[in-house]
Amino acid sequence: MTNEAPLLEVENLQVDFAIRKGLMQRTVGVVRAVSGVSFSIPRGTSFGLVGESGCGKTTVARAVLQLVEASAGTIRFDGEDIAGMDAPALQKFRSRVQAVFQDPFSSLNPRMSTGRILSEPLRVHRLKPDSEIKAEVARLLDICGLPARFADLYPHEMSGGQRQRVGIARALAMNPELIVCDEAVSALDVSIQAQIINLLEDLQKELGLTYLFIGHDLSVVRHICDQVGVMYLGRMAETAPSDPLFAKPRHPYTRALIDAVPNPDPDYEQGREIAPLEGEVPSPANPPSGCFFHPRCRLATERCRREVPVLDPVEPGHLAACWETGVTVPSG
Ligand SMILES: Nc1ncnc2c1ncn2[C@@H]1O[C@H](COP(=O)(O)OP(=O)(O)OP(=O)(O)O)[C@@H](O)[C@H]1O
Repeated sequence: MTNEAPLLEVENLQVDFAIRKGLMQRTVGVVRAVSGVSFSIPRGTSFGLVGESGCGKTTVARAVLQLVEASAGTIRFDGEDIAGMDAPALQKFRSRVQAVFQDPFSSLNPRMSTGRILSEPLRVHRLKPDSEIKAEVARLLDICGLPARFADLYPHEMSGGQRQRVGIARALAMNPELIVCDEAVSALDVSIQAQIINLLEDLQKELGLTYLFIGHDLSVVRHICDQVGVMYLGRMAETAPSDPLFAKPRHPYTRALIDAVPNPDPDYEQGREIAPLEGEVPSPANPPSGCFFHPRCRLATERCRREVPVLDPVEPGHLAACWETGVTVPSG
């Protein structure tokens, strides 16, 4: 961990999508996929976003990558609001921020060899003179744990783990500072996942990388992330450093997510019993009133049905949006 100013700051981010219907694609409503989400990532650290499918994690990642437009809020990179960047600054931003996605098979062009996949960004962005490109491709493969001969292979000739290493090498070709890993290890076998996680950790140490890590496997997120944000229906339910969040979760939703998987952690604080997570996450097009989680929460009171809880500190650096466990901290 470093004490520098954050590399990425997301403040009150909101992303709305229009719901369109019919031949004329008329707008008939709005889905608020992300609402009032704030977090920051110090340089050289990892921030994990977790939550069930549809809670808005990928939309946050896409907003950071400038693939969807923020409807409100601010995203600052290295102190600069990305909404106010001019074309050259935006181009620079796009190289400083790279992404690694879940399925490298669909994000790697099947008709390109690994060598070409890795050399294209170097050439297009003039990062290396032609004479140095071959050596740079070999270096990128090497730091991602692949021998130079992989430059001649095509995506279908590699295993899933090898393809993900190429996906990471392609992101590194741009010499980025922030890498958005959107479910980057979710599609891999457990043993391969561990290898890719180790690789991401080694690269972080060697290159000082910062990660925004989107995942649904809590043990993976806990392992790799310094800070974690738990999202529910587009809102941040809880955010804290990894250890206290997993050992002493404050939001009933976080507790329910953690309780849903076996937890061997001896420090895990057993709390008031929370109903297991049942049913689907409600549609963000028609969310419940008050606290969005109240229909699935055993601790919900009348206030939870009426009022949206504020994301308040329960301990320094540990925030929870819950009328019941966030503000009134239950004793251990
Ligand atoms: N382009 C879009 N148009 C309309 N709705 C969208 C669009 N993209 C996402 N959504 C909706 O926004 C909500 C959040 O989706 P998002 O993909 O960000 O969730 P997620 O937590 O990343 O889920 P998953 O883990 O399944 O990817 C969902 O209800 C989704 O249907």
